[in-house]
Amino acid sequence: MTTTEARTTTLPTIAFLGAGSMAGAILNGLLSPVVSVTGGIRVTSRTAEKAAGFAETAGVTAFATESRADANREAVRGAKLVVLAVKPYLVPEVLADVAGDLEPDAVVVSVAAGVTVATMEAAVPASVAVIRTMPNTPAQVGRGVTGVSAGSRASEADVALVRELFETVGAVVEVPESQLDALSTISGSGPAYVFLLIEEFVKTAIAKGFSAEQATLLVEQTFLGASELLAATGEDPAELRRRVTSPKGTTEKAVEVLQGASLSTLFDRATDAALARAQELAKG
Ligand SMILES: NC(=O)C1=CN([C@@H]2O[C@H](COP(=O)(O)OP(=O)(O)OC[C@H]3O[C@@H](n4cnc5c(N)ncnc54)[C@H](O)[C@@H]3O)[C@@H](O)[C@H]2O)C=CC1
Ligand SMILES: O=C(O)[C@@H]1CCC=N1
Repeated sequence: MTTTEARTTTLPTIAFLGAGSMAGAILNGLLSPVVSVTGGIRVTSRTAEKAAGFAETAGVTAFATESRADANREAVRGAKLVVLAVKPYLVPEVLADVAGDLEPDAVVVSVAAGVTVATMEAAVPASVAVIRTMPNTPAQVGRGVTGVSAGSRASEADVALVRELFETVGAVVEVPESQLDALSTISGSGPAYVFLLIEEFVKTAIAKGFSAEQATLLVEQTFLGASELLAATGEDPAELRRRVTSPKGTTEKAVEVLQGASLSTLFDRATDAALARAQELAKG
């Protein structure tokens, strides 16, 4: 007899410093019934209002820096995993604040764009491991993809633990740190490119005479349907495109126009711009 059992994940105490869009998306995965966080989850945010929202969730303790100056320090005490999810420019300041309160065997997991492992390792005690990651917001619905780069002090067990954390919200790709900024320009920022395409395509549909409601349905269902077709068939996207593009038909004409617009050059330029910004962020 075969039984299908959901894989269960057990994680140690986790502190999220900076409970914004990204931390919220990851937290969503941790609230799944097949995930157990022994010792609980702590989250911190700047405002008391945001913290109060998180505090309503069972198993989550929330602290706001505007209500208590030691919020981040309190959150990291006793935490094995410390997820840094503040804006990149705040990372040095937050690490300097909590460095003395980190557990000696803590693993600092940064999701911040650009900020290097070297910067973070220099800011925490030598016994504390650092792992840099780059998740994306579809983590919120369990469809994220996260790049993970081990710092110089991270053990295989530390990396395995961080992999488990991010696998609760999607797929994980391990890359050397030298590739993480490039990965960010693809999958970290990628959801924004997709949403931009959807926004623009909806405007086109409205210009073709459809109501906003109809245009939204036509475009969103097309993106969702095409993505699910890709996932379900496992076919090459070029082959799936060929099946839409009847020889001497209508799609062929539209695809010719799109290819004539040098889409690949445009994506190269866009991702190069994101990469340059990551390098600026690394300088602080
Ligand atoms: N949004 C995205 O798609 C992705 C974001 N990231 C990274 O995630 C990090 C956070 O980005 P978002 O979630 O988009 O930003 P956000 O602005 O939504 O969240 C940041 C949070 O930090 C809190 N905060 C500010 N100062 C704080 C302090 N001193 N202590 C504790 N909390 C504090 C704010 O209240 C806010 O809730 C950034 O470093 C970004 O590079 C990484 C991958 C994707
Ligand atoms: O825009 C940013 O800087 C972050 C990193 C990747 C997605 N959002």
